Amino acid sequence: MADKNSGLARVSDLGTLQLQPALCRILDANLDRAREGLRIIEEWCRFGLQSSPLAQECKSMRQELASWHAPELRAARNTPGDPGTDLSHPQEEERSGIDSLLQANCCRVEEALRVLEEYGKLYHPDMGAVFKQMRYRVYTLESSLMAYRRRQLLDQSPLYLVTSENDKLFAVVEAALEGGLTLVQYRDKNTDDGERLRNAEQLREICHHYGALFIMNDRVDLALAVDADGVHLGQQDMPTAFARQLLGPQRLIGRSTTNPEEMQRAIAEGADYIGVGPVYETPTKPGKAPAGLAYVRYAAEHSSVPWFAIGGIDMHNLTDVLDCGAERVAVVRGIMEVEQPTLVTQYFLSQMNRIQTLKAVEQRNVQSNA
Ligand SMILES: Cc1ncc(COP(=O)(O)OP(=O)(O)O)c(N)n1
Ligand SMILES: Cc1ncsc1CCOP(=O)(O)O
Ligand SMILES: [Mg+2]
Repeated sequence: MADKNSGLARVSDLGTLQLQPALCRILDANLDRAREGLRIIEEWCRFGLQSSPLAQECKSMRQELASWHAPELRAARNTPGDPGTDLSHPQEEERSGIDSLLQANCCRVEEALRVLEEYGKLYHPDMGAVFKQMRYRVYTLESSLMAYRRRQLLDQSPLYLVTSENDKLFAVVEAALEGGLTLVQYRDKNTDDGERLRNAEQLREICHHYGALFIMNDRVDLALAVDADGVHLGQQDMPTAFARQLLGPQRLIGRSTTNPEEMQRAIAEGADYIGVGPVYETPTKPGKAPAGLAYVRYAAEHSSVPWFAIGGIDMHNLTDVLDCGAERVAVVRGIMEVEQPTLVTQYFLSQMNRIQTLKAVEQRNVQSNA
């Protein structure tokens, strides 16, 4: 700390002695603020994402902040005289979910680091550069967090609702989210872009409010414009490499596949998940030949990324599809056109959960008999 302490002398050199305690208080408060924010993020990395690299990155920044928190800075603290202690923003009282909590704390850390960067220059010659560099580390952490969170949520989503044009679009989607849905794709082939953008924004809001992922069908530009969690592309849509270039590493890219060759290509190109189907003939994709249950069995054996059986799946044939090894399904009419979307969503989820539990028990029995 010798070199860091020597910086304190520079404050006196400025000749603004009455400013010195204020400067120390600013640095003290923002070192605390940045460490607290990082601690909140670290807890999620550790217990929520179970990612030791991300938790370690938070810890390493906290430790670096602590090494700058010299006793003379702490000694300048004057909590009773600080008019800012009882100022809180309404959004602090109300967070809509983990995503908004993480985002708010990343912002809080970034702001604190910006303050440390600017005021720190008056305190120690190295402080500006150190905290500028740390701010960039937090930006990278924020991107990784979002990427991690999206992939984790995708992995944990057994049911995918693909929307259709519907007078009660928002109400149906919200009802399904009430039932526990965590993945929604906005699919709309006929509406003009202006209305599509407005619909997509509203759907994203609703999905994020419920902690669900929001994916845009077909259009990378609209996905970016509305800050969607990703895009779903068909065989005729933009190649994955271009989509990835535009969307960056943190957003999801899904690709439709109808046969093994398309599956292998989609995976090799870096799709985060794939659609597998149509399993059955469906009026939602008129004229499209079904790939059948044989392709579902192939996917169960060969897909190395999360995959969703899609096409003609409803409450009546769900177990046939699950019996062929599907662990995830995507539906349009199966939820968009039912009377009670919440109940149907719960039914889908409970069936899938039941089959997964049975499979896990069977596997455990096989292992214990081996
Ligand atoms: C999950 C999922 N799987 C497949 C599709 C079909 O996509 P695509 O082949 O591009 O056809 P359209 O949906 O654009 O008509 C999908 N949308 N979602
Ligand atoms: C979009 C899509 N891609 C393959 S099948 C399909 C439509 C599925 O719709 P439904 O669930 O109503 O049969
Ligand atoms: Mg498409």
